[in-house]
Amino acid sequence: MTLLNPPSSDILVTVKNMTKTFNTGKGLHKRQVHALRNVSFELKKGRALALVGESGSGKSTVARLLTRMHLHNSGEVLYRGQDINEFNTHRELAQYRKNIQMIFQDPYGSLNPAHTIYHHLARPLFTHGHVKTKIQAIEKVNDLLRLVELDPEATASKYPHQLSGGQRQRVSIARTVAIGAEIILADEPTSMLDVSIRLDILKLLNKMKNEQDMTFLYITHDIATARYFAEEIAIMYQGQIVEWGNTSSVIDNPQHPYTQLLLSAVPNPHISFTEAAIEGSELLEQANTIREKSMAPIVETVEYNSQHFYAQHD
Ligand SMILES: Nc1ncnc2c1ncn2[C@@H]1O[C@H](COP(=O)(O)OP(=O)(O)OP(=O)(O)O)[C@@H](O)[C@H]1O
Repeated sequence: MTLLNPPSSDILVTVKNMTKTFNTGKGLHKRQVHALRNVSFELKKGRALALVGESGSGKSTVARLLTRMHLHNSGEVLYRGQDINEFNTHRELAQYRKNIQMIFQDPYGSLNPAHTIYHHLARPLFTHGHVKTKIQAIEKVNDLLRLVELDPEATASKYPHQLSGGQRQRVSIARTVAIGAEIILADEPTSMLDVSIRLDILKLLNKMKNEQDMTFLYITHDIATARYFAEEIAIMYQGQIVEWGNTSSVIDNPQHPYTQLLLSAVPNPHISFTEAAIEGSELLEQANTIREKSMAPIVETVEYNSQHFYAQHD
């Protein structure tokens, strides 16, 4: 796949022909899972790339390879032009991992129930040398909480279980700022939240992008939120990126049959991200669930449209 733009200082991460195969099972049950094949994309400073695809298409594997939780089998991942496989010392790897942080579906899983919100934010501030004294830490933690639109007085002394899901996700976002990350890998960050809260969290992520110049890989199966948040979109299908480009262009003029299939399940992918669009994305989720249950094969024809889709699954 050819890259969209020539390399420039705006490009923080370049992924070229990344491939990942997992070996599973033992003896006669040994088999290979080709999770990613020749995946290529770029992450640009202060912008978001949405990685959209159905369950099992390889989205989370991309994120795990970027954090070096797993190693890719072939291809290249360059961070500011440097191959991430060359970060060999503990210091180099720690520095890289500081810069590239993940936000998960379930913020509760990444917060320690035994510690207060103050502790979650103050600890990385001390660890990464952003503050030296307790007074500085309290001030900075309060700033971070205000940045993510939480009331410091009402939040800092609480424990994760005392917050709502949306508030916990705000703390996770504040934590990435406390660490000093420049790239956020957001893996379905709103999918476990109430529909009414999703838009608020997306707005906050947008604010981080626009005001803090943060860079995002936004993993989702929801085209409506991708359209709202991401300047570029990459459509994944069975471990491959089948289409990658400017979000509006891909949505307005999808080239690949699978992209056309995804879009056919969204009532109106062209409207801006409103409550109505969230409802649309829910419909897409329902459609995906129906299809997953029936294990129906993807029909690779351009004529495939929503009528066919629903008729097959009635
Ligand atoms: N550690 C692993 N060992 C074996 N197979 C794996 C492993 N991690 C992922 N896979 C397989 O790789 C493929 C891609 O999985 P991945 O989790 O990346 O998909 P996904 O698009 O993120 O799905 P979802 O939206 O459900 O999270 C799947 O077939 C999955 O079973």
